[in-house]
Amino acid sequence: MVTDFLNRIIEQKGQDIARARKVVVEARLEEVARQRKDFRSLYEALSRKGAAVNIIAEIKRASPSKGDIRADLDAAGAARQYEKGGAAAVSVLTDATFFKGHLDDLRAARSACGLPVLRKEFIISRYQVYEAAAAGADAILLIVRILSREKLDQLYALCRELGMDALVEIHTPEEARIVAASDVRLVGINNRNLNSFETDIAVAMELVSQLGPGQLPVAASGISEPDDVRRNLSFGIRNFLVGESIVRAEDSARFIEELKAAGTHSN
Ligand SMILES: O=C(O)c1ccccc1NCC(=O)[C@H](O)[C@H](O)COP(=O)(O)O
Repeated sequence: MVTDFLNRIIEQKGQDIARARKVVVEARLEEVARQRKDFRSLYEALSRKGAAVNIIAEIKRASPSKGDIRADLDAAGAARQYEKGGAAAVSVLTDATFFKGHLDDLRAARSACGLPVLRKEFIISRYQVYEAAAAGADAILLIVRILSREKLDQLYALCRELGMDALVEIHTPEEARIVAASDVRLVGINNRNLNSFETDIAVAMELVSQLGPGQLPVAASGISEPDDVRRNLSFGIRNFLVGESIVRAEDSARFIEELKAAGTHSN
C-alpha cells in the first residue's frame, strides 16, 4: 500500500521525470544506455566467497527522517574512502528533493572508484532505468511497495536486459512472498518503514527465511555498529546497505573495516 510520504515522493518523481524529458528525450537515453558495455556486477561483488561481510556503503547527504546528515558530503571523496575501507559497492541517493542527491554524484562516485555503483532512487518509469544506465549505474533499486507487479516485472526485465543488476526491496511478509516467487536474485530487506520511517533491524532477520533458494539478501537501514552485523550474521545475512552511520563516522574507511571485522571475529 502506498501512503502519504510515498505518495508525495511519487508525485515529485513524476515532476522530475517530466522536467528531465524536456532536456533529454527517452529515445536518446535508451540509445546511450544500450551502447554501454562496462558494467561492474553488484551480484558478483556480493557473491564472492572471500569476504564474510559485504558492505554497500551509501552516499547520503540528508534524509526525510533525519534532515541534513552531511550536506557538504563530496561524492567522489566518499567513494574513494569507501573503497579504501573495503566496501563491496557504493550506493548513491540521486533524489534531490528529499536526499540532496543528484545523478552527478553517481557519475562522480563511479569515476572515483572501481566498485559497482547502485542508483538509489524511487524508480517508477523506464525513463529512470535508461537514465541510470546512461549515467553509469551498475545497479538500480526497485521498491516493491511503490510498483504494481506488472511494472516491477517490466522494469526488472529492462534493467537486466540493459546489463544492470537490480536490488529489489521489500519490507513486509507479503512483499517477501512476491519476490520469493520471482527470479530476482538480489533482495534488499529494508528495516525502515518507508512511510512511518520507523526502523527496526529485526525486520531483515525475520523476513530472510522467506526468500527463495539462491536469492541473496541485503539488510538495509539502521545498521549502526558491528554488533548489528553480528546479529544478522547468525541469521545468514552477510550483505549490508549502510548509509547514515558511515556518513557520520569520523573515519568512514575505518568504520567500514570495523563493520566487516564483525564477520571475521564471529567465525
Ligand atoms: O533514510 C530515510 O529517512 C528514508 C525515508 C524514506 C524513504 C527512504 C529512506 N532512505 C533510503 C534508504 O534506503 C536508506 O538510505 C538506506 O537503506 C540506508 O539507511 P541508513 O543506514 O539507516 O541510513
